[in-house]
Amino acid sequence: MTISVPATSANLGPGFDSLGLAVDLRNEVEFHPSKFFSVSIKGEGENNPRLKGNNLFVSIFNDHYNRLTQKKQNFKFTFYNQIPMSRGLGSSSAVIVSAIASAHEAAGIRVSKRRILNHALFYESHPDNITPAVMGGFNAATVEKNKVFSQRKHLPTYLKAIVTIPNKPINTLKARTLLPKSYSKENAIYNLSHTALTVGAFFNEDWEMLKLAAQDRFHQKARMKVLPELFSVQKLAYESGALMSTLSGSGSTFFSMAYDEDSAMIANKLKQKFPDFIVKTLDFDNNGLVIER
Ligand SMILES: Nc1ncnc2c1ncn2[C@@H]1O[C@H](COP(=O)(O)OP(=O)(O)OP(=O)(O)O)[C@@H](O)[C@H]1O
Ligand SMILES: N[C@@H](CCO)C(=O)O
Repeated sequence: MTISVPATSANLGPGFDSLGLAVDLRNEVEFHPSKFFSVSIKGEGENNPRLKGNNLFVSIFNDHYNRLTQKKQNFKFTFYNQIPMSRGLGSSSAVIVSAIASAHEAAGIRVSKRRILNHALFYESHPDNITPAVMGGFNAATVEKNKVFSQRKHLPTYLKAIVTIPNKPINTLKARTLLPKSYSKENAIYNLSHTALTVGAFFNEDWEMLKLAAQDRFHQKARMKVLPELFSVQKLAYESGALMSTLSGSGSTFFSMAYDEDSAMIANKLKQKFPDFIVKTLDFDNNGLVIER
């Protein structure tokens, strides 16, 4: 049994806690019942001893497995992690979604993606990462009465994501404390109208509109000040032909989108100017959570 979940880039500029999309960089987990509990990690986090014990995946898996079966059973888990942690690429959402899906599979209970998404809300209250993690593609989402309501758009193969991943992690909970407690009416209207335009641009495939639409006054500036090189990453990405370039989630990664034919040149310029950062060119993911039985 293998379960995999893609990385996600949330906010997409103005759509704070509302917009997100999935990219083709996956965390995968294999598991089977075993006499003893064990965790083996390959890839991201393999040298982190904290993840070998009762990590976020294991505690969510146990919560659900115990609730569903009323049984105690040990499992052997093997993780193949590609999503860097605390870099704004939805590593926590991927873990939450894969743990909930794995527990249901282990208990022999088939459950819809929508159900898994609603369970995920318990662990991450904003839906902008968990929704594309489950559904794939571009998603606009909100929460009403503990349920996610979302609209999804398939992303074309002629677009690529270029992610610039700094060597410094940013913890989401900490990054949320950097934000103002309230916003002026003018800035609220600014973000509302730009979010609406961003959603329209994705649904109408009006990619040239995104550079203007994806501007934000809610969170990016305050967070980018923590790592000021990010202002130069954004400037260079736009000068090199990116269609949009936004802080990914709460950072530290910067997400840029470009036409396939421009993506190698943009990535090369970013690599040259920021040799300490990892620059990856990725396809978009339209599958979300994948369960291979
Ligand atoms: N592969 C993993 N295995 C176990 N726990 C993980 C894994 N990946 C992430 N986590 C947990 O999630 C935390 C990171 O969550 P955080 O929300 O800060 O970052 P992120 O999800 O990568 O970023 P963002 O939400 O901005 O996209 C880690 O400190 C760890 O507790
Ligand atoms: N919308 C979230 C995404 C990161 O999890 C934030 O910006 O804090």
